Amino acid sequence: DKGSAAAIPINEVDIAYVTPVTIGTPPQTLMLDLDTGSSDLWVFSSLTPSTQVRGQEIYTPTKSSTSKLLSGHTWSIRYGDGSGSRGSVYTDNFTIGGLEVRSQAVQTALEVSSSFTQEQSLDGLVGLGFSTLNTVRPSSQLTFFDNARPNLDEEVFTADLKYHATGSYDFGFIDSKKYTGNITYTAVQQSPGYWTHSLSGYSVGSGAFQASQISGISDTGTTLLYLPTAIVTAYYRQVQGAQNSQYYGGYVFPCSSTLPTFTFGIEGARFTIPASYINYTRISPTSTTCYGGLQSSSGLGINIFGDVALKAAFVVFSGTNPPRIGFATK
Ligand SMILES: Cc1c(C=O)c(-c2nnc3c4c(C[n+]5cc6c(C)n(C)c(C)c6c(Cl)n5)n(C)c(C)c4cnn23)c(C)n1C
Repeated sequence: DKGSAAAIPINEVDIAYVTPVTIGTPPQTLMLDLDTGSSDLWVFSSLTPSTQVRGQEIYTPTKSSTSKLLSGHTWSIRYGDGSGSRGSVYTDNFTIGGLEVRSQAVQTALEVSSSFTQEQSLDGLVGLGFSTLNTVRPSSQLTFFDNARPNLDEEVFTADLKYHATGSYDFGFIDSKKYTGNITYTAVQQSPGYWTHSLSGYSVGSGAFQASQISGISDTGTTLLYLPTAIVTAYYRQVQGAQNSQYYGGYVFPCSSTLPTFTFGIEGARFTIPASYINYTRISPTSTTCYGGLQSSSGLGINIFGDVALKAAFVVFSGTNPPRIGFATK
């Protein structure tokens, strides 16, 4: 079995990517954010207070002949940006890109935080982290990938996220048309449940490659790239007028500044993030000050290889035993 679906940027700066999924019988289509940094599949639903719904598509379990309440089960999740949601649980048929999982746990929101209400183009998340992170209690539930895995031609899913364009997620196969050269794999540390691995080092612009093991998580649900302060200061030292702004909560610079590229290593392979990916966005529509796509991870307790890094590569999340992650140029 296999599936393939679009990864569509929700705004003009790729703040998040959504993928059409169908739930239930007859199928209800929602646009969900596939997130390798978490393991809950939750949706805006008919149970979400109408005051908290603003333009999102909702899943209505009572309209589906295949929905079943998972009675007595609840969930509650908090994300790295402080947003969160909680609710109850149904099982139902769930499809991504033609790949169907029967009785997938679908977590229906009874409450969502304001940042979710404000984002009308995002109807929920599909966690693709390891199922150990799932927050459903009293019994935790399996992710879509873990449920699909036994029927997949190959125990993998791939992410081909693109800069200011629609990319794709594939399940159960590796599409050789989507990358060039070889895929370089590296070991994944699956506890506590993230796709945790190391970079083999980095370089700024045309500078020398600095070999050093940098551990972090490949997280399709995080917008930016968060790395140790030493690396981030070395990068912005090359940017005229850059400063670490307390006010804006990160590195900003004049939008007219010339930015260097940023290269990261996976084992012996090298992946270069174009400067345009790091010139992330104006701090306000009319401002001439821009916010960087590379920010410091100090205070986070973890380095996060978010979309700014992942969209510079074709990424293979391999559920083999032991799990591993692969990167290829494209
Ligand atoms: C430790 C950490 C993060 C860990 O992951 C993180 C972060 N970075 N993007 C996202 C997230 C996203 C992607 N995302 C980011 C957005 C931002 C910054 N803004 C203004 C909007 C409207 C966003 C939307 Cl709709 N979507 N989503 C959907 C969720 C649930 C996220 C949770 N955290 N998150 C931040 C900012 N930090 C500090």
